[in-house]
Amino acid sequence: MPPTTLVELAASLREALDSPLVAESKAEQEARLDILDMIPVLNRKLVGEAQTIRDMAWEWLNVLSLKTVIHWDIAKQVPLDGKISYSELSAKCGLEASALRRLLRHAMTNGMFYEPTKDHVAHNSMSQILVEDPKTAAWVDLQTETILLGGANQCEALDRWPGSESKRETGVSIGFHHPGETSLYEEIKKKPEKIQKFGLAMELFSSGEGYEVSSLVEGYDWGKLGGGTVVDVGGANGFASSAISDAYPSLKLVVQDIDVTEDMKTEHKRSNIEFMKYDFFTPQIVKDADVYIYRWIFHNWQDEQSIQILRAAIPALKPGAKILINDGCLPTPGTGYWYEEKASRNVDICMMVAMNAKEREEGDWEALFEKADPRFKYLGAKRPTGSRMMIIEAEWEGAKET
Ligand SMILES: C[S@@+](CC[C@H](N)C(=O)[O-])C[C@H]1O[C@@H](n2cnc3c(N)ncnc32)[C@H](O)[C@@H]1O
Repeated sequence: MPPTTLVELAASLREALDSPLVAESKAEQEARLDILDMIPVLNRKLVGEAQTIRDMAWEWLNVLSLKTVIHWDIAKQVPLDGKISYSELSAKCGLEASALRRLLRHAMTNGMFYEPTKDHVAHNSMSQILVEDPKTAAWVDLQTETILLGGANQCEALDRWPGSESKRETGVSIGFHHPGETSLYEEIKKKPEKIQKFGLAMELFSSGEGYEVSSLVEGYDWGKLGGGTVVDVGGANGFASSAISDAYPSLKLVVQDIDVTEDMKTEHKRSNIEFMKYDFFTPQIVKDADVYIYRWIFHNWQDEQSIQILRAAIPALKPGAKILINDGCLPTPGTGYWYEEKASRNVDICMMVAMNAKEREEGDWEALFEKADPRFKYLGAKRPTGSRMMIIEAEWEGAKET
């Protein structure tokens, strides 16, 4: 019998939480998303809608206590195999002891750290992630130390510059006290450790749940290209190209990026991958390739610049060449799983705050190709199973430019 009273429901949930709840089969993965969808509904029913609104307005406090842990590098000062008193921890990290204790106790209400004995802190499995996984730590740093500055000033930015497509007219520029004069990348580039963390955070984001590069490898018929040439435009350190190359070693791949460092070249080195410095706003320099991939490029740019990027490819395109965009795609509101939609909308707003950029809906892609040049024939968009990214394809029907 399914539970019908709150007492029965509490007992069966408690029992369920004792098992690992691992989703392996497709049915289990769907059940997992189903349950995730129910959690906010359950919460609203249990606390009431008015209280839910009040709690939402307090969500910044969760970010504050998380930010504290990163700002004072607290996770690294707590021993992995023991405990530490608040006063010792305070001396090590530099945050005054009473504030430290209050903020960490708040973090504990979110499942991070615990107190094994009074006034002592120890790691649990969640806080340990911030020590053992530099990418997650870098992600928290980017969001809470940098982009959050933009979030706090976003309403002012929208009042000052309604409809702006400039990367400098953002909440971030106000947060950095140079309103309208600085962009997120320009601020990050001022500090080498922030550049490194930004790279790590992007790697985490680009390969996290729903964003796995495997969906690009498995979601397109690369085999039909035989020994053809694929250009990975804005391909960063080539991690997507190396995954494609591992599955289809006869392909020739070219990874292009505005910044190509020696480190980037070595991490995903393959004999069939060439790295090349190239600005995607200038005419494409690799001519007559079969496919030009743009993975996570266009969500960084508004339509005007996105059209410029597409047009810059044209001088290199042979008839039949394909443009393959692998990017996020916003669902119709309230259609798919809540957890999935929430993730996509979080990215969309984060892009607005960070650089006046945006996620797009399926129809937007076709319109973008049409505006860039009517000789692009839109072939369609598909979302590989389990992916939050779409593979969008267009074919060049124009003549080869000489
Ligand atoms: C969001 S990242 C995407 C990286 C990678 N394609 C992926 O799937 O994660 C955007 C990339 O575009 C590069 N980029 C930015 N402006 C560029 C430009 N004008 N020309 C070429 N690459 C550029 C950045 O250096 C960065 O590697």
